Amino acid sequence: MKQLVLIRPDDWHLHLRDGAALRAVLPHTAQRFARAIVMPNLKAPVTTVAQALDYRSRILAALPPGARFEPLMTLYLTERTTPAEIAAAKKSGFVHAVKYYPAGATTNSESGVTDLGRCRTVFAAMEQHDLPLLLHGEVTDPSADVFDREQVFIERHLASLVRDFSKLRIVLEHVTTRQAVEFVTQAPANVAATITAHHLLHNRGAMFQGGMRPHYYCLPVLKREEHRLALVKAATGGNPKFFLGTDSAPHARRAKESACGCAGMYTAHAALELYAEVFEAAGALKQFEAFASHFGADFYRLPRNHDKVTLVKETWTVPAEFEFGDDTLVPLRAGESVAWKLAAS
Ligand SMILES: NC(=O)N[C@@H](CC(=O)O)C(=O)O
Ligand SMILES: [Zn+2]
Ligand SMILES: [Zn+2]
Repeated sequence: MKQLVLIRPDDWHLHLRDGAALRAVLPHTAQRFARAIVMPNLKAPVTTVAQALDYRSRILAALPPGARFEPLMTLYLTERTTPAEIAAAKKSGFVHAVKYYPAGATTNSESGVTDLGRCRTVFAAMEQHDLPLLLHGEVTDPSADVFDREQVFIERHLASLVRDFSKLRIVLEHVTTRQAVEFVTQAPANVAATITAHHLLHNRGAMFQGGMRPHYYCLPVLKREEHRLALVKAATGGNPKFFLGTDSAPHARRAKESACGCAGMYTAHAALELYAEVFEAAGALKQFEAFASHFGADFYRLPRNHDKVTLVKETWTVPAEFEFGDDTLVPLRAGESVAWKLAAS
C-alpha cells in the first residue's frame, strides 16, 4: 500500500478555543502535530503573558492522557500593548509571536487594531526582541470589496511595514491570493506565509455548490480558481517562505447554520490528510515533508521534530459531526471521504 512517512509536522496557525470546545478539538491536532501556534482570539482575548500562561495550562490540562503536544502561545495585539509586555513575552520562552487583527475583520477581533500607526513602538520592540508578528492581512474598509481585502491590505499596509521594520519577522497568515504569493515571494527572507488546506482545495465556488454552504465560509473568504492555483504552486514549490498553517477554526453548528453565520472552517480532524491530497494531486508529494515539517520550524527558529508520522493511501469517511460542548461541530468533508489516512502511532 502506498504510504508516506514524514517528520512529525507542526501547525503554524490554529484555533483551539477554550473550555468544552477546547477539549473537543485538541485531540485531533495532538494526534497529528507536535506543536501548534495557538491563536489568541478567545472571547476575552489573550493580551498578556500572564493570560497566555493560564491559557497554556488549560490546553495542557485538556490533552488526552499520554499525548505529547506543545502549544506555542501568541499574544493578541491591541492599541494598548506595551513594549514592556513584548519584552516579557520574549523572556517567557512560551510566547512565540504576536497576532495582529484589524478591529472587526474576523472572529473575536473587536479588540484588535484600528490604526496600525499606533503600534509602531510595539513593532520596534518586537523587532528588537526578535518576536514575530503574525498578520490577519485584510483591510476592513467597507468600500474595499470583500474578495479584494487581502490584496488591498498588502498595498496599503504590508509593503510599508516590511520596509519600515526591515528586521521584523512577519508571517502573512492564511494567504488566499496570487498577489499575496507574489508579495511574499519577492519580499526579504524575514517575511513568510502560512497556507490552509481549505484554500488549497477549494475556490469560492464551494460556497455556492447547489445552494449556500455556510461550512465553506471562512476569512479571508475563498477566492477564484486563479488564486487557488497560485497557492498550490507556492505550497508545493519548495520555497521555505510558505508553510503549513491550518487555520482550523471550529464554530458550533448553530453559529455556522445561521442568518449571520460565523467565519471559520474546521479541518483539524483530517488536517494532514487533506494537505496530502493537494500535494498528491499536484504531483508534489516529495515536497510535502518540507512544507509540513521543516519550513515553519526553521522560520520560528525552533528545532525540527524527530519522531515520524505515517499516512497511508486509504479512503475513510469523515463523521457527519463531532460533539462540541452543548452543540455539534461540522467538519470539512462531513460524511464524505478523504483519500489519505493517518496510521496509528
Ligand atoms: N479564519 C476564520 O474564518 N476564522 C477564525 C479567525 C481568523 O483566523 O481570521 C476564527 O477564529 O474563527
Ligand atoms: Zn485570520
Ligand atoms: Zn485563524
